[in-house]
Amino acid sequence: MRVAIVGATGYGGIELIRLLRQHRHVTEVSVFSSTQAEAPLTSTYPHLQEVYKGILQPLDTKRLANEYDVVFLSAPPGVAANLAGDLLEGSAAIVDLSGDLRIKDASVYEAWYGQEAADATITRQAVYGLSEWNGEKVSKAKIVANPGCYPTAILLGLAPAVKNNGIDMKSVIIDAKTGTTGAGKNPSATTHFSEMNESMKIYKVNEHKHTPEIEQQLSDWNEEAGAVTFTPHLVPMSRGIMATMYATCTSDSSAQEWIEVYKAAYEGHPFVRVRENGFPATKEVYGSNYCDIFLDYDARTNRLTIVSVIDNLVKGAAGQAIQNANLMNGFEAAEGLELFPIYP
Ligand SMILES: NC(=O)C1=CN([C@@H]2O[C@H](COP(=O)(O)OP(=O)(O)OC[C@H]3O[C@@H](n4cnc5c(N)ncnc54)[C@H](OP(=O)(O)O)[C@@H]3O)[C@@H](O)[C@H]2O)C=CC1
Ligand SMILES: CC(=O)N[C@@H](CCC(=O)OP(=O)(O)O)C(=O)O
Repeated sequence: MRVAIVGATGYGGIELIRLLRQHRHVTEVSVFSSTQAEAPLTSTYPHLQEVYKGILQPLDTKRLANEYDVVFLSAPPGVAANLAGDLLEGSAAIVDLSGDLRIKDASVYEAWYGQEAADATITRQAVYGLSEWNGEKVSKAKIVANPGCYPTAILLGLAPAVKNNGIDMKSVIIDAKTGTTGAGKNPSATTHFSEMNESMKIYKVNEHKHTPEIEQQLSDWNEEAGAVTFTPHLVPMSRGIMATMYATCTSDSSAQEWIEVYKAAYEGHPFVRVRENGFPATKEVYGSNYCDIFLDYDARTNRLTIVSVIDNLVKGAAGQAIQNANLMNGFEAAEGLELFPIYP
């Protein structure tokens, strides 16, 4: 499989390169840059010396569309919206890591992203790549919208309860924490060391762009779904997302019954591990494509507390993108992704 990465100098791109190195069917990984064409990738990432010798190439949609089997777009929102139309004319499968192709309603995208939406003919074709729940469509797709990092953790954590009609959809509250790599490679006033170290920040309350993505998928699964409260926080770690979801149950239940529901839902899906007991920590999935989930039921309040953790750069970005590309190319979902978490 010949692979091209647009945005290879970014965090999503460099994680794609790390993971694709383990992939037995990848014969070539070419890297593309909008600002550093002709430079070796090692000028940005010296840790790749002797490991990866690729030279950054200028963006050329004709070449991307026709010379590769898979093109990963790992660039800021707006780039896929611009490139996807031309790319779709070629033979390559396309996986976009940005939010450009996830939201089906253009006016919703424009309201939350504050920029023009991709052409509807493109978003209509794009399959939402939460492959544990959408694998069949992904395997037939020409273009996949890789889910956002928060939505990946949140939707995998909520799905069995939501699809089971086991919770009151109006009661769902999502509280999530992320590390700073979620904001990409460029430092900012909120993410630089002295701002983040020994601190914790709540941000984009009731206005985070992942809110409509979460709501869109929940509505597909359950007709009672509506608006959700989703509150993100930035915590002083590089990688990792912990999403904690609270929901009122529609009937009396027990933690054990719920765990059985979750285990059944994710049977045969190697990257979602429903814990037997004990809530997971982000470090327990660090550097891996796993999403670990555990929950508890409080009989006093009749509420579920569900916790889901991922590595935002792996299951939340590059790992999930490769999982989708695998399905699109008829490979095992886990090809190239069977990495242990780095622990401690
Ligand atoms: N970081 C994360 O945890 C996650 C990120 N994402 C999404 O993945 C995408 C990449 O994120 P991330 O790697 O963190 O971001 P970074 O900011 O680290 O990297 C983005 C890369 O995009 C390239 N780029 C910028 N402008 C353009 C352009 N006009 N055309 C082509 N390429 C461009 C840049 O490379 P160059 O200048 O060399 O072209 C840059 O290195 C984003 O859409 C992000 O929202 C999704 C899930 C999780
Ligand atoms: C810390 C931080 O800023 N995180 C980012 C993560 C979003 C992201 O990566 O965007 P997509 O997954 O939609 O492409 C944020 O909250 O906006």
